[in-house]
Parts: sequence; structure tokens; C-alpha cells
Amino acid sequence: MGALQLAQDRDRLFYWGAGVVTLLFTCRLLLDYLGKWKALKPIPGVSPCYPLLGNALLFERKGEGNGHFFKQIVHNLEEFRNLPLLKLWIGPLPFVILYHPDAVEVVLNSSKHIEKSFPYKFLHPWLGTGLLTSTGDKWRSRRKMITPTFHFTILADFLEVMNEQANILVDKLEKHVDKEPFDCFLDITLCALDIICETAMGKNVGAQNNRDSEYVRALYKMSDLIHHRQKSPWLWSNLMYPMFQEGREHTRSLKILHSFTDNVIAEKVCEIKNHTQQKDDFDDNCEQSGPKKRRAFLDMLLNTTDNEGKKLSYMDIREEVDTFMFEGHDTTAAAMNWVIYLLGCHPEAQKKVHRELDEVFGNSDRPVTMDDVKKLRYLECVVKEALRLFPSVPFFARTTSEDCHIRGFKIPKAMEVIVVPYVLHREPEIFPDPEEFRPERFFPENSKGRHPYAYVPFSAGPRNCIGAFAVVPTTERMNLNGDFRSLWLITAAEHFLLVSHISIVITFSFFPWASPESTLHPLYCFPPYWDVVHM
Ligand code: HEM
Repeated sequence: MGALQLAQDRDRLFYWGAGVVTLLFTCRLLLDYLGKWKALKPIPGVSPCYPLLGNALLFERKGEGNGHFFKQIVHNLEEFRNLPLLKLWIGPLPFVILYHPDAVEVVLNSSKHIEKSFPYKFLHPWLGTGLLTSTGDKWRSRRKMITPTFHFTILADFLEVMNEQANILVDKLEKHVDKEPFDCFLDITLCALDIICETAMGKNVGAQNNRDSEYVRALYKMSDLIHHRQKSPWLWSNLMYPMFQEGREHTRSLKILHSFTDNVIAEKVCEIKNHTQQKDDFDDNCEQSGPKKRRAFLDMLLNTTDNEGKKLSYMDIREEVDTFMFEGHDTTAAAMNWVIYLLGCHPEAQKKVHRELDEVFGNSDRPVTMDDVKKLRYLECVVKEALRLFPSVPFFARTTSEDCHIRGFKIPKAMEVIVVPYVLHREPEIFPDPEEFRPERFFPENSKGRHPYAYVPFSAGPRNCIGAFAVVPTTERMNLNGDFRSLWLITAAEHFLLVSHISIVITFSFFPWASPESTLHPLYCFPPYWDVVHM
């Protein structure tokens, strides 16, 4: 009897305890929510906005699909443009939206606000806390270690891969000459994938010839799942996610991706060991000769050390390889697709590109060199203008690490801030007739004196795209490193296409999706962005 009483008392105490903790926790969340509501009250917001639900209803209006908020921003650009910044509540979570150069500068230029925002945490299961998602000292040390691997001369070594893969793409495209219009999106994307696989991992996955490989499918599936999760608050809970079909697909794709990277790293380690052994034996006997071996980003990661001479651990390497596969692939694929789309829509710009290519290459179909790329100034402006109109990363986000002031409004610490280049790049005072495709905007004489944060396709400041970082000191071509791969590829692809006198096919009729009224091919890896651009 006494023991039973004791057990009942213990249970009662436990339930009381749990109740009190839950109550305290809820009160804390509520107070936190009310505090933010009050602190952000002066910032202009969007209607309708309800307590706790926030603007969530804007996202899921029947028949209008996801990404609705961004569509609203684009549709009502002028209405929002007059506002210095904008506040949006997704459920109980507030986001501050920035799209004016002065506002964007406060966040991007800061060495304090380097922490990535909450939605990036959905990348963690796949990318861990690699360069894109890490913060604080870990990010600083990694960035320092990895930056030299993006040195201009190292990038030049990758040119061979780009030429090879561009040749495969051109061979594929040539089969369509004088035939029915077709959607070239996937062909171009697979080419970008082959380039990044070989340059990042040193592995030829042959995606261009085998688009159905397990790895390629898992890669697209994963990007798709992450983008969808980021904009679906009901999928945010780690506990609930595996209960949804999507959550289970996520686990499956993750397994495929990680085991692929694991195998590649293991093979590479083995290869390096064998090579070192062979080299030792070889050096003992005679002088070294033979063709230069291509080095991949992974080779460099395996050798790089931090300030204290420490090497990266196995997990460190895996998260970086996965990060580069993710960041370096759909960004360049998007850029290339938009460049070709825009050239298709603007025959006069296409003619100029054609002329420039002829000047550099004449009738030769030799591989593209670094010197060639430097000479293609007009094409460079085309790429920049395409990235202005359709930035590959249409928005990115940070969490503020301390209170700051943006255009006269106080933004408290720990606030989620979203920068929207898609809207920023359409500021009419900086880019007159912003919807017009005008590569001339980027001629040196026309870009002089432009606000440095008015054009940020590669982000800006200390946390910009690591690709962009490498080229800035070596040329005056601001922000042009990240698109080098696409630029090379476009150069090669365009060159072969145009020199073979089939330029006419890269026109309006060549691409079924070149017409603004047509429906774009559904894309695996694109962010809600498509909803935005395709109104
Ligand atoms: C047209 C091509 C590209 C564009 C437009 C682009 C754009 C961007 C942007 C906007 C960011 C900032 C993202 C954020 O703050 O969330 C970024 C970061 C990054 N990009 Fe790129 N990128 C491109 C190509 C590449 C390539 C080819 C690679 C690697 C092979 C790469 C690797 C990275 C990495 C690692 C980061 C994170 C840097 C950090 O946080 O320190 N990007 N990129």
C-alpha cells in the first residue's frame, strides 16, 4: 500500500513537473513572439496578417500555388519599391525583406551578420555545416583554408573538363538542328552537373549520357525536396518530417548521395596513397615525366591544412564536397539556361555575340582558352545582364547577430533577414527600364559609379560566393568568377553552334519555352523562383 502511494505521488509529481515546464516554455515563446511583434511594429508589413498565423495564408491561396508571396512582390513591385523595407510573418516567425541597395549593404557588408538564416538548417542533413551553412569561427577557418583552392591558376586547370563536356553538349544539340523545337534545359543542366562532378570530385559521372543514374536522380530529388520543405512550414519539424512521404524520400536520397560521396572520397584516398607509393618508387629510380594529372577540388581538400597545420577530417571533407556539388551546380545551370534563353529572345544581341566569337575564334573549332575568355567582353556583359534579370540565387538570408539600423528602422538581434536580388536588380533609378535585356548596362563606362550593392548575383561582402572571391583581385571584373564555368561553357557551346552556321536555331523558335506565354518545362532543382519569373 505504502509503495503504491509512493508510486502515485511520484507520477503526480512528474505530471506536475512536465506541466510546469511546458507552461514556462510556452510563456517564454509567447513573450518572445510578443516582444518581436512589438519591436517590428514600425516596419511596414503585408496584409492580411493575423496573430500567430502571420501572412501564411498568402503562401497557400487555393489555385495560386507556392511562392505566392514572391509573386506578389514582383506583381506589386512599384507598391513595395516605395517602402524602405518589408516585414513578413510566416506563422509566428518574422522575416525582414530587403531589396534596396542601402538596406542590403548594411547586412552584406557586415562581418558580424554572417550567420545563415533558419531555412538553411534544412540543408544540414545533406551538407552538414560546410562552407555554405557554417558560421562563426568554423566558417572563418574553412573559408581561409578553401579560398586558395579557387585561385585563378587552379581554375584554369579545369578548363579542359569544361571544353570536353561542352563538346558533348554541342554534339547533342547539333542533332536537333533543323528539326522540331525542343526543350534544352535538361541537356544544359546535365552538362553543368558533369563539369562540377569532375572539377569538384575528380569523378566523371557521365550524366550527359546517362541522365537516369541513381546519383543524378537523387541529386535532383534532394534539391527539390529541400526547396519544397523550406517553403512548407508543416514540414519543418524534424520529428514529423519522416512521417510524410517527402520525409521518407529525403532519407532515401540522402543515403544515395552520401554513399556516393563516401565512395568517391575512399577511391581518391586510395588513389593518392598508390600514387605516392609509385612516385616514391619512381623517384628512387629515375626522373619524373609523363602527362600532368588533373587535380580536383577534392584532391586539394585532402591536402589543405589550417593555421595550426591540422588537416580536415573525413566528415569535414564530405560536407565540403557535398556543398560544392550543391552550390556549384544548379547556380551555373540556371545561369547558362537564362543566358541562352535571353540570347534566343534577342537576335540582335545574339548577332553581337556571334561577331565577337568569330573575331576570337575565326573558323577554328579549337578548345577555348583563358585568353579567349578574357577577350569575350560583350559575352561577359550578356552573362552579367542575364544574372541581373534572373539571378541564380533569387533570394538568400541571414540571422542578425546584433541590433542594427536599416533605413531608419531598428532591426533587433536574432532577426531573420532576406535579401532579394530579383527585386534589388530591378531598381529603376539604377537600371532604367529594368525589365529590358540590355547587356550594354555592364559596359565599363555605364557601370561607373553604380552603387556597389545594387547588383549582387554572387551576394557580396565577406560571405559572398567563394567563386567570385577568387577573381576579384586578379581582374577588375567584379563578381565574374562564379560564372566562369558557365561563361566558358557558353563560350564553347555557342562557339561550336555559331561557327557551324546554325546560329539561326538559337532563336525564338528554337526554344519552345522562349515565348513568354509558353509553359516552362517543370524543373527539378529550381527554387520557387519559377513561380516568380513565370507569371
Ligand atoms: C553563376 C554561378 C553562381 C552564382 C550566381 C552563385 C551565387 C552565390 C550566392 C548568391 C551565394 C551566397 C548564398 C547565401 O548567402 O546563401 C553563393 C555562395 C557560395 N557559392 Fe556560389 N554561385 C555560383 C557558382 C558557384 C560555384 C561554381 C561554386 C563552387 C564550385 C560556388 C560555391 C559557393 C559556396 C561554397 C558558397 C558559400 C560561401 C560562403 O558562405 O562562404 N558557387 N553563391
